[in-house]
Amino acid sequence: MSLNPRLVKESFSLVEPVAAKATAYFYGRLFAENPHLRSMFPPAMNVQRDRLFSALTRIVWSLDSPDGMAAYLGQLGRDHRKYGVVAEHYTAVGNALLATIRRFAADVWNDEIEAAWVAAYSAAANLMIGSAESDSGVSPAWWLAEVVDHELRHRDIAVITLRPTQRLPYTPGQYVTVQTARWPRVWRTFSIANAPRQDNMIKLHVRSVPGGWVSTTLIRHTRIGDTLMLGPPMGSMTPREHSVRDVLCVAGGTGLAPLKAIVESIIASGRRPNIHLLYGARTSGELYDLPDLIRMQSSFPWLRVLPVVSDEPGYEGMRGHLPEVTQRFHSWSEHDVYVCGPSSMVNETVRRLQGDGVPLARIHRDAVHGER
Ligand SMILES: NC(=O)C1=CN([C@@H]2O[C@H](COP(=O)(O)OP(=O)(O)OC[C@H]3O[C@@H](n4cnc5c(N)ncnc54)[C@H](O)[C@@H]3O)[C@@H](O)[C@H]2O)C=CC1
Repeated sequence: MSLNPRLVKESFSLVEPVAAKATAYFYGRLFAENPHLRSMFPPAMNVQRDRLFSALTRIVWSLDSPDGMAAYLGQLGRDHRKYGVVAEHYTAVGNALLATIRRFAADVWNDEIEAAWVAAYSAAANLMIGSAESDSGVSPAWWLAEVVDHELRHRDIAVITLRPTQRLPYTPGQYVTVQTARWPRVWRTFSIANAPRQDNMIKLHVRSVPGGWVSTTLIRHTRIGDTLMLGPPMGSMTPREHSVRDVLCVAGGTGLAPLKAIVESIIASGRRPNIHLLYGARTSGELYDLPDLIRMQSSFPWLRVLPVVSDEPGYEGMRGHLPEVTQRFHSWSEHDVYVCGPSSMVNETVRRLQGDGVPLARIHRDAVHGER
């Protein structure tokens, strides 16, 4: 059976506009046919539904680029170990998925499209199963981590330091999923905000979002000594180690976290690029990490930290929205650029930088963070 990305994409484009209905149908079907699987999922399924669809979208649209797809599915397969997913679950999911696509792309469905979906799903499932199997020999499915520090830097923002009980290898810029004892089976992503350390400690920057179960628990109900669960590190926004270019980082709010890890790792590497870090918040009170960044700047003269505030008219420093602020400087077209923050800010910043001549290949971002 050979892959036919075109047929998969064309039929999937009929499902995309009715994503909410299709994912509800998918889970309804999955649980009706396999009731024992329901307990593997959280009680409230809204975030889960969005995640499934965004993962599916990403897979479908990357069918033409096997390397990117293999890297993504490899991470996804490793990550699914923490849910207790094993090979036979993929058959159940594959059946429900095929039934869903068949139903929502009924207008065009035929044997050829069905064969294309079966081939694509088998390839994806095999990549995930293979990477989970090889990972199981070398790595735990999840990590326990003790909270060793909890600093409330703003009413809604905390910097939390964790000590994983086993070594947690990761690359600067990557993120982990976090589960609290209060909300079993509910995992949310947070970037690791420091480069790897000898003592294995990691920091997370957490903002509580309205209705965010995990983020609110981490801000309001988590104390030193508590234990969290962490999934395996993931993400591809990592530093270009051999690059000789200067660096621009554009950080919106807690999107600072992975960029701070990247900046720390560049400093630790011994390289001396000029680094501009544009650090944006809505109000000056939300520049929760500024004192730390200023300390970094004073010990590494090639780093320039530029705080920017968007929604506080009386603020005396630089004011404005990050995408537009990036255009106030000289051209960044020869820089490596890393962008992280609210997705609308990231998209607009990337669009403007591209318009100003920065090649897309040099702009690094990670589109993963959902509701917290
Ligand atoms: N906590 C973490 O580890 C990580 C968080 N993120 C993401 O970063 C984001 C951070 O959110 P908050 O701290 O609440 O940020 P925020 O809403 O307070 O905004 C931060 C900055 O982005 C600008 N901004 C916001 N929306 C904009 C738009 N539509 N156009 C232009 N500029 C805009 C603001 O002016 C401000 O300068 C979240 O979306 C989160 O998912 C991403 C990676 C890691």
